[in-house]
Amino acid sequence: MKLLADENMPFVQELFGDRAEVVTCPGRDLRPEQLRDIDVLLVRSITRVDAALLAQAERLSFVGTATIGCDHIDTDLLARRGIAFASAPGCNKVAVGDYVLAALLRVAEHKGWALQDKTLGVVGVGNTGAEVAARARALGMRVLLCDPPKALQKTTDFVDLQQALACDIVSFHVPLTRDGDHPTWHLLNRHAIDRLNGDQVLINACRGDVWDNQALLARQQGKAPLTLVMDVWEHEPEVLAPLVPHVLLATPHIAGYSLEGKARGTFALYRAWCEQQQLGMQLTPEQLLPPSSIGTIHLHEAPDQALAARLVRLVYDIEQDDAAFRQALGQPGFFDRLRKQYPQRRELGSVQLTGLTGSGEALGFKV
Ligand SMILES: NC(=O)c1ccc[n+]([C@@H]2O[C@H](COP(=O)([O-])OP(=O)(O)OC[C@H]3O[C@@H](n4cnc5c(N)ncnc54)[C@H](O)[C@@H]3O)[C@@H](O)[C@H]2O)c1
Ligand SMILES: O=C(O)[C@H](O)[C@H](O)COP(=O)(O)O
Repeated sequence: MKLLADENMPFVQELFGDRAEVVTCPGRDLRPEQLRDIDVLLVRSITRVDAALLAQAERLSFVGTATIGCDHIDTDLLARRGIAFASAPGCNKVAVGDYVLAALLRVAEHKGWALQDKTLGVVGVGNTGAEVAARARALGMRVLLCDPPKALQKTTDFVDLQQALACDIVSFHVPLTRDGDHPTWHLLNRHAIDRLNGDQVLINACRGDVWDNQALLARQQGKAPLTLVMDVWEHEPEVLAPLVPHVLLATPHIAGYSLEGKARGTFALYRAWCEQQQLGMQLTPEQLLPPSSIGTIHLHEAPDQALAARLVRLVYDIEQDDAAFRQALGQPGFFDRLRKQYPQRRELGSVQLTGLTGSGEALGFKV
C-alpha cells in the first residue's frame, strides 16, 4: 500500500506509517505521473484533484483532503471512478474562530471601538461562522446571521445579505461555489462594495474568490476606504499587491493553521481510511499533540475587551502574521513559503484560565 501526502500535512507518518509506505511532496506541483503507483492520496487545498491529475492514477482507491473547503476536488469524478473520498469538516473551525476573534480585537483597537456597541454580520453560518458568532457574542456584540441555504430550513432567525452587509463588521464564512441556488463566487461584488460606508469593516477568512479583489482595490483607492481583514485572496498564491497597503490585517491563508486544526484534519482522513479498510484506529488526536507552552493563567478580574485582547495576543498574535506577510510580499513564492514555514500555533483552548474567568470559555479558552 503506497500513500502520497502533501508535505505540509502533519502526523501522516505517525498515523499511516505502520500500514502504508508514506511519501510526501509539495502539493502545488503534484504531477500525474507521480500518482501511477499510488493507492492513497492525501491533499490540502492547493492541489486540484481533477481528471488531468488522475489520468495515470490507476491504483488509486482513496483520496482525502485534510481541509474543510472542497472546491479543489472533482468529487463527481471520484464517485464515477469508484474512488473513496473524505474531507475534514470542521477540523479547523476553532482556529478560524481564534483568528477572527484576534482580528476583531485588533480592529477595535485600531478604530477605538467598544465592541459591545457594535454589530457583526456573519455570512455563512456553518462550522466556522457559528464559531465566530459565539466568540463575538462573548465580546458582547450583537450578531446577525446570514445563510440563505439554512434560512430555507428556518432553524433560527436569519437576515438577508443586504442586512448583513449593513453591520459594522461583516465576516464571511461561505464555501466557494460557482453555481447552484446560492453561488458565492464574487458574493461581495462591485455593486455590494459600492453600497458600503467608509466606517465598515470586512473580514474574509473563507475563500479569496468570494470577494471581487479588483473592485475592492478601486474602492480602497477612493475617498471612503473600508477597513479590511484578508486571510484569503483571489488567485492565490498570487496576491493583488496594490491592495495590501489598504488592508489592516493581511495574512497568507492561515486562519485555520493551528496545530490542533491540522492534526484534526489529518486524523479525520485517518479515521475515514481506517473505516474504508475496516481497520481499527491505533491513535487518538490528543495523543498527537504536545502540551501547550503557556499552560495556566490565573485571572484576578474577569476579561473585559482590553484584557481579552491581551490574553488572546499571548496565545495568538495576528499582527505577527500580518508583519511577516508585508515583509515577504513581492518575494518569489512568498505566499506558499510563509504557509510552509508557518510557526507552530496553538488554539486558545490549549490555555487554562483560572480565577475570575468570566466569558473566558465562550472566548475559546479552557476554564
Ligand atoms: N482561511 C482558512 O484557513 C479556512 C479554514 C477553514 C475553512 N475555510 C473556508 O471557509 C468555508 C466555510 O467553512 P465552514 O466550516 O464554516 O463550512 P460549512 O460547510 O460548515 O458552512 C458553510 C455555510 O455557508 C452557507 N452558505 C452557502 N452558500 C451561502 C451563501 N450564498 N450565502 C450565505 N451562506 C451560504 C452554508 O449553508 C453553510 O451553512 C470553507 O468552505 C472553506 O472554503 C477557510
Ligand atoms: O478549507 C480549509 O480547511 C482551509 O482553507 C485550508 O485548510 C487551508 O489550508 P491548506 O489546505 O491550503 O493548507
